Amino acid sequence: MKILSADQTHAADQATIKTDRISSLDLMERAATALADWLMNRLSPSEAGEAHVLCGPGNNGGDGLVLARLLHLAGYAVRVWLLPADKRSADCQANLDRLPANIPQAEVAEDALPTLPDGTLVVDALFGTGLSRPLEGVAAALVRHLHKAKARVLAVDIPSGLFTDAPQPADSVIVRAYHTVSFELPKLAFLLPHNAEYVGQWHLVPIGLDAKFLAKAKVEHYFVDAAFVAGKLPRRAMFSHKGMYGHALLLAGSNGKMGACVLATRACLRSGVGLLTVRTPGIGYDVLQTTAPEAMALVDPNQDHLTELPALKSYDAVGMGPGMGQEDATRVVLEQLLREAGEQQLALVLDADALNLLGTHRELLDLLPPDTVLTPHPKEFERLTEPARDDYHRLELLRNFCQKYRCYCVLKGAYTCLGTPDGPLYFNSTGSPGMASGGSGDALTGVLTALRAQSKHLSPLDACLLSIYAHGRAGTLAAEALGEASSLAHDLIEKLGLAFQELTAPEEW
Ligand SMILES: NC(=O)C1=CN([C@@H]2O[C@H](COP(=O)(O)OP(=O)(O)OC[C@H]3O[C@@H](n4cnc5c(N)ncnc54)[C@H](O)[C@@H]3O)[C@@H](O)[C@H]2O)[C@H](O)CC1
Ligand SMILES: [K+]
Repeated sequence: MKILSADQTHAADQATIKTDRISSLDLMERAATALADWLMNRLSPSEAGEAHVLCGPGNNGGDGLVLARLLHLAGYAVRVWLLPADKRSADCQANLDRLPANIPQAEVAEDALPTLPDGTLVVDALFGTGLSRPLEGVAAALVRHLHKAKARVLAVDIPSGLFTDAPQPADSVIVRAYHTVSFELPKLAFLLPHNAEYVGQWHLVPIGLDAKFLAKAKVEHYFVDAAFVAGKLPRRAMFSHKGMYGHALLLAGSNGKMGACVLATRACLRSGVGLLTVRTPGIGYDVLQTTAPEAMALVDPNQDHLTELPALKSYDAVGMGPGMGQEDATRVVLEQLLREAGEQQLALVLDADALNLLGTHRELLDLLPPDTVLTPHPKEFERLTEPARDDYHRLELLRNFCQKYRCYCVLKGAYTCLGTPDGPLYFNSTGSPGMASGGSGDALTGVLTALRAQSKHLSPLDACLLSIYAHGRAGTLAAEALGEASSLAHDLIEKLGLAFQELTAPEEW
């Protein structure tokens, strides 16, 4: 799914109006009807109580006024509060004129703010994508008043005061919604960690935006949902053999951290790789042979950490990092790997201590072979670049980093963001707070290494998209089975099979 900028959203509206030969007022009616249906499906009139609809001067306010009318006609108690305005948008004014006379309406003032008993349903239709500066005056006073009330807040399209796709002053006054219902496509602002407290749970309702316009729109951001990855994973042919699905090498583990190596190994095996060899220090041999008999163990001469790079010629992809430690000798192995993988055009996946070593020896970054996949969490990413001023700056750093080093970078977190060598950023839709525990990242390294080893079937981009999607989906399935707090990385690994099944291409004629 594409993520449009505020300007593109406006252009999509105009294209839809033209293609569908409708007026902008009709499109507003469509949007607000979809919103009303969403609300009415969730709350009966008695559960909703008296809904207070706060309406601004633009089309977001217009949506609020249509919603108020539709709720009223369906038997809900409604009250409208208007922001004072010299001028309203034409469609907002038209819907104000259409508002049934028996819906109470009043203008808000700093000394005339709505009384909101605990639990009141408040619909925030003050400002949407047309917001051009932070809230001030009466609007800011109203939102501050809302912060003090214990209301159930539903934001229309986007919480008022929040910019759609740009950074804003830290002291901006922004509505804190419980639910945000947006039209058709998500907004970039919804996917950024600092905005979670404003956006709450967000939902999309379809409004029939012009499909041709959307197909053509050039965007910098994508939301990777089920439809986006559907069918990307090829089916296995009947006469398959293990040589067709790649031979992966994992370099992982050290004394006391063999668990990370085992998790990456098992995740790699569960992700369709044809063959897997694991290079571990001597201490890992028994552990690995017992916990992952399908993998071949190739032990390093050193007992405790990695000191030698094995010959690489039999492998299609190499994953390095989980539980590996940052010994000097291991750094030399990393450097050698980068040089040799570059010469042999081997697919690389670098995680954890491999990233930390890159962070402390940044000159090694110049050796990254093209299409290398790095999987930092935000702190590891900072070590590779610089501290980010805010969420938008972090995205800019990510984009620049991937373009500079021609690499893929999986910035891990809620809505994991994949940076790509060509610039676009891909936000993952799957995942669960249950994945915020040790080992989830090691599992991702295993999945990515397996899919990169299957390069006969998958482009680097598709391998990354499928990996992050399936990994997140498996995390959700594990959390659904065991609860968010109790599901562990190895539970996620056991669910990878189901996640991949959901992604496999349908049989073709
Ligand atoms: N496809 C869709 O998404 C549809 C969206 N709709 C809704 O329309 C709004 C966008 O409407 P627009 O009129 O462009 O903007 P706003 O309502 O957000 O308000 C603009 C209005 O407010 C002034 N303004 C901007 N910032 C401030 C400020 N800080 N303080 C005071 N005033 C401000 C600005 O000058 C304008 O006058 C979208 O979010 C949807 O809710 C359509 O209904 C249909 C399809
Ligand atoms: K709003």
